[in-house]
Amino acid sequence: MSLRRGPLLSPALWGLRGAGHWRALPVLATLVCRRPAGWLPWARCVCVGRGKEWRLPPGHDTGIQIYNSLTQRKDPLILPRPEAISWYSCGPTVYDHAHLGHACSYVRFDIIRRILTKVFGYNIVMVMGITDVDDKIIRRATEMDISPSALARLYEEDFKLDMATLKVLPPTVYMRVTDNIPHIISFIEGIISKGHAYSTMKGNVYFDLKSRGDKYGKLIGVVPEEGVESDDSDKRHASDFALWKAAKPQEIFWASPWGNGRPGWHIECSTISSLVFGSQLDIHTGGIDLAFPHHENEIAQCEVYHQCKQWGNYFLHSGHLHVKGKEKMSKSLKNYITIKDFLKKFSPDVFRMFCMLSNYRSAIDYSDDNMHEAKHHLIGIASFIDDANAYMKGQLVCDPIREDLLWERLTSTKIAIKAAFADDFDTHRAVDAIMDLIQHGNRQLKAVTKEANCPRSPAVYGAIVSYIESFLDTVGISLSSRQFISENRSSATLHSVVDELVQFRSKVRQYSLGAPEGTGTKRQQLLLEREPLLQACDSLRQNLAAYGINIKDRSNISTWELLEPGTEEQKTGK
Ligand SMILES: Nc1ncnc2c1ncn2[C@@H]1O[C@H](COP(=O)(O)OP(=O)(O)OP(=O)(O)O)[C@@H](O)[C@H]1O
Ligand SMILES: [Zn+2]
Repeated sequence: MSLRRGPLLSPALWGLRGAGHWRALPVLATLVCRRPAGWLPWARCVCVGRGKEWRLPPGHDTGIQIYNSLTQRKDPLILPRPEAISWYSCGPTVYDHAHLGHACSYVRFDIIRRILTKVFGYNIVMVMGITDVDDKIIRRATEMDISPSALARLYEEDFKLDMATLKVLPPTVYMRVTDNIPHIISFIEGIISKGHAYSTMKGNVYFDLKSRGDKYGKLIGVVPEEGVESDDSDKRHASDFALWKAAKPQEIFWASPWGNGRPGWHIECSTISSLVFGSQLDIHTGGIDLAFPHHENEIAQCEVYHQCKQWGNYFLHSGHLHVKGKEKMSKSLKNYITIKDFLKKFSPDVFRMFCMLSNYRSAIDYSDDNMHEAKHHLIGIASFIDDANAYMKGQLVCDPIREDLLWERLTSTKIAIKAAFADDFDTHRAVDAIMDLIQHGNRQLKAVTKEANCPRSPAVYGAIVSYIESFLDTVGISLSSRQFISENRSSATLHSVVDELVQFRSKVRQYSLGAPEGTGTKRQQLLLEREPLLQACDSLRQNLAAYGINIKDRSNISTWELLEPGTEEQKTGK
């Protein structure tokens, strides 16, 4: 960034600059530009007003309002080609296991993608760039004493597996940086030939930010001014950013017209996106930390390369997953939970519902309580579906249903949900509408009738269940396995449940085996009456063996143990 260093600029903030922490600054810059001029004591910048130059693209109006970071407001989503939406998504930097923060961004955008496809019927062509060479990858590979490419492949596969487990649809194509080096080099050459970049004696290439004038800052709303650069820098201006980095000793490199080196960070996404979509992009997505400088610089690069006024039409940024209300979950803060660890406790559907319970733009807090809240929503939905199915099959009987009210409620829910989705993909409002429908459905099912042969209304319940199931399917949630109930129940809880069950059985058995009072025929009759209880105890023992629970009866005391999977007792239930 190029905020000019003012006299009172905090050294701590300034120090973030060189360490690649510019991603922390959009929020600060946002605050800066909302304050009256001169308010900021620590830096100077010029507010140009975001979106001043944004143009509504010509084309097909989808009827969807979409929050556009370029304008900081909801804009109508207009598509130049209604047949397909071009979407570029910044992918992961693959140097370690993905954490829940990453999952949060990709799941939220996956939900939006599914809504656009399934509710509004658009074809989406999504390209995701994989950053498989950068400082963090090189550093970690050196620590692990393996090549950067081996490390990157390992974690790229790991990322894809995690995404598949979370049911995030894969992009139409993944594109790696290292597979596209010649394209990146020719993209940089294009920028140099148009007079917006320069190479240096040291073999670096920088984007000349001054050449962009006040067109820079479309996202962040700030025009850069001069900054201060360290003495050994070969940049013309402190605000210029690297397109090509000369190789340091022992570093991985590729040959280029400027010497051996590797691409800068932002140029990879501009090149990859342009390779597939050319000079026009409908939607660009990433976490909010990517808005500046990453996306801002991507815009500068693409608009000078393509010589166009507006390369990307809509920039969508997802809010961060926070921990304890304030910190972004991140590797560097060491406050992260890997996706794999999370899935030992909760199911992918719980995480998806958690994501649905907020707008994709807002920051959300990770906590077990929030996950349980999401789980309770799923349990509520599943239990309604079970009851409605039982009612349809005639297993649950209740007073006559006010069918007309339910049909009306179903119609208004469908309308409300479509409207919520069209209003910047408001998933929270959509879930509220579903829960409201369920509440109405449940209210009538609860009234158990005393009347025999009372009139029934199974069709309306069938229609509600089928709508709810298609809603869940749209957003990528599946209740069929009820995975969210069983998988996340801790083994400690299950252990206690089996304990209780075995103790209860033991008491029933003791009673049934005990000598009944009385003599003769009366005693015989009492013994006969207890027979079914003993049979029930036996069949419970056999049935539980099939689940790997071995109940051992010694005299009138019973204990239990877990059988190894696949043992003969488990298979036969003996
Ligand atoms: N805590 C978070 N909440 C939401 N999105 C996040 C979070 N952390 C990373 N992301 C998003 O995940 C995507 C991939 O990020 P990337 O691989 O660059 O990780 P990163 O931001 O460097 O993570 P870390 O800081 O943990 O290393 C980006 O769109 C980024 O904005
Ligand atoms: Zn990117």
